[in-house]
Amino acid sequence: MSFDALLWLSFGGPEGPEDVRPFLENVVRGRGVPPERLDEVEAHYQHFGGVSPINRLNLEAIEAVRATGFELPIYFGNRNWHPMVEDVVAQMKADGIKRALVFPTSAYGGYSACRQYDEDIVRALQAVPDGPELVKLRQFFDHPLFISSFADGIRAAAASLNGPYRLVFTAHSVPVSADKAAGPPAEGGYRYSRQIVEASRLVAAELGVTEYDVVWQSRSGPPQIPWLEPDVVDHIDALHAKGVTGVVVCPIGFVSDHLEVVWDLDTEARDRAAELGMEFARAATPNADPRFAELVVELVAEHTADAPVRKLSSFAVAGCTVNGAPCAPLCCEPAKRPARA
Ligand SMILES: CC1=C(CCC(=O)O)c2cc3nc(cc4[nH]c(cc5[nH]c(cc1n2)c(C)c5CCC(=O)O)c(CCC(=O)O)c4C)C(CCC(=O)O)=C3C
Ligand SMILES: [Fe+2]
Repeated sequence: MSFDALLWLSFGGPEGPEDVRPFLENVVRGRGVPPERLDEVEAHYQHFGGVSPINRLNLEAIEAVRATGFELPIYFGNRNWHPMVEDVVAQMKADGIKRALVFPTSAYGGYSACRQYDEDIVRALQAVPDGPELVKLRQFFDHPLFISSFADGIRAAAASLNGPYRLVFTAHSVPVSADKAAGPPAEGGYRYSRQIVEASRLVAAELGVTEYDVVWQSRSGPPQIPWLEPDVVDHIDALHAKGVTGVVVCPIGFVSDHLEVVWDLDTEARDRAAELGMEFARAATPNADPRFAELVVELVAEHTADAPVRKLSSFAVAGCTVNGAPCAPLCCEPAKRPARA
C-alpha cells in the first residue's frame, strides 16, 4: 500500500522551567496521581533546568532515519507537549497528506505503552476533520535489531566495570490492574510485563547471560494501589545484601535516554549503588544507534514493500491500528482509575 508520510509519535517533555507543571498536568490529567508525587517529579525536571532531553533525542533519531535515505517526509508530534500531535496532524492535512504510517516511540503492548498512543491518534483526528488516514506500526519489542542494540549497550556498559556484575533489566512500572488488562482478554492479560520479560530473555540469550533480573522503575500513583515491583533502587539494596558487588542496569522498557532514564537510573540508582560501594553502569538505549533507524525503516517496509516481519518471540504481532481503533477487541483497555481524592 502507498503512504505519503511517517508520523513519529512520542511522549513529549518540557523545554524550560515554566513548561514543567503544565506538561505534568497534561501527563496525569484526571488520573489520581497525588500532588506530592507531581512536586517530586517537578523537582527532577527542574534539576535539569526544566528541560527533558526527550524532544532532542526524538529529533536525533528522526535524523538518523532520514540519513538512511528514507523517502517519505517525517513529521514529529507528541502526546503531552509541543509539538502536540493535534497540531502536527493539522499541518499534515494542510500539506496534502492523505495516508500516513505512525511510529510510536514505545516497543511494547499495554495501555500506557500502546493503547494510549491510539487514543492520541483518535484525539488528533477528532481535532482535524478529514485529516489523513493514520496507520500505526506494530509493537517491536522482539525485533532482532531492537534486541541486538540493547545487547551491545550491555556489552559496552559491562566493559566499563572492573569486577563481576549482576545484569538488571528495568522498565517503567504500571499499575498491576493495567498490566492485567494488557493485551486481548483471550491472551490472559499481563502482555506488557510478559513482553518486558521476553525482551530481557532475548537480550540475555544474545549475550549468553543466564542469571539476570527484571525489575521496575518510576512508579507513580497513590501508594495504596499496587504497581509492578520490585523497584530498581530497592533491588540494588537487595543485591547488595546478597553480596553482589557490581550491577549493569539495562532500561529495556525505553527507546531513548529521556528523563526517566537520566533521573531514576543515572541519578537515583547510581547514587544508591555508590552509597553501597557497588560498581554501577547503565546500558545505552537504542535511540542514536543506526540499527534503531534501520528498524523503523524495516517496520515501514512491512507496509510499503511487503518486507518480512522479523521477530524473535512467539508473541502474536500486535499494535498495528487504523485511525486509532483498537488492534483487537478490548485490547489493552485503560484501567478503571479511582477518582481523585
Ligand atoms: C509504560 C510507560 C512508559 C513506557 C512507554 C512509553 O515510552 O510511552 C512511560 C514512558 C514515559 N513516561 C514519562 C514521564 C512520565 N510518566 C508519568 C506517569 C506515568 N507513566 C506511566 C507509564 C509509562 N510511562 C504510568 C502508568 C504513569 C502514571 C500516570 C498515567 O497513567 O499517565 C509521569 C507523571 C509523573 C509521575 O511520574 O508520577 C511522567 C512525567 C516519559 C517522558 C520522560 C521525559 O520527559 O523525558 C516517558 C517516555
Ligand atoms: Fe511514564
